[in-house]
Amino acid sequence: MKRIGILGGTFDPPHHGHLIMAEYARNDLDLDEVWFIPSHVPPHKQGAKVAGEDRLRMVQKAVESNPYFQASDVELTRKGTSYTVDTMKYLKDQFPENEFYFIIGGDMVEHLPQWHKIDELQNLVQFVGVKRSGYRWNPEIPVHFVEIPLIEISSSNIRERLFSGNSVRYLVPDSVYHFIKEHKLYGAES
Ligand SMILES: Nc1ncnc2c1ncn2[C@@H]1O[C@H](COP(=O)(O)OP(=O)(O)OP(=O)(O)O)[C@@H](O)[C@H]1O
Ligand SMILES: O=C(O)c1ccc[n+]([C@@H]2O[C@H](COP(=O)([O-])O)[C@@H](O)[C@H]2O)c1
Repeated sequence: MKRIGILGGTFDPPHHGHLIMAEYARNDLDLDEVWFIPSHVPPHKQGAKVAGEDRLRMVQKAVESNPYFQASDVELTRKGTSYTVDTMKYLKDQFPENEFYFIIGGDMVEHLPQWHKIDELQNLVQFVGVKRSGYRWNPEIPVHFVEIPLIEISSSNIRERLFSGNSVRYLVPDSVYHFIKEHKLYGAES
């Protein structure tokens, strides 16, 4: 039996906030691995700005130096809207012996009751929430709380900075920074 953390996201692009939350969750909950899963179409937000293939490549680059982390293409391969319950049903089927911990930013905790088939999902995972601006705990759904330094980094802010010609160096891992520049993503100059 392994304890697996799942960090689902749009990763448009991945940034240091994602890596720090995953590492703190791994540490605090004694997880064996954390799997990063880029969504094909995120359920509750507008579509991603860059293709799934590029987001997966950036996630692979972001996690490659951490032996506990890996990227999974399970949602990109499935296509359609990436409901977490479908992903977790599939993973539980593939790896019935594993225990899954789904890691989210604290800002999402109060919206958990509205997630697709949340009752079913609650039987498949335990939720882990990390501190983020705007977080409020919803007592309806049990969530393990993981204290992390408050990190004011978001993919949307990174996209805005790139679009307006500002630097995003050190907000993202160097490998991701170079990938964005090389592929001129988000309006970035090379
Ligand atoms: N700085 C952060 N601190 C804590 N949680 C975060 C942080 N950034 C992202 N998360 C969480 O990581 C998960 C995946 O996030 P996502 O890929 O959507 O990035 P994002 O920065 O929230 O994107 P956007 O700004 O485009 O909404 C979500 O659960 C989100 O709440
Ligand atoms: O399944 C749902 O109803 C659902 C609703 C909102 C968010 N999620 C998942 O939560 C993760 C983070 O979402 P996001 O929008 O910040 O990329 C990602 O894996 C989403 O698929 C899932």
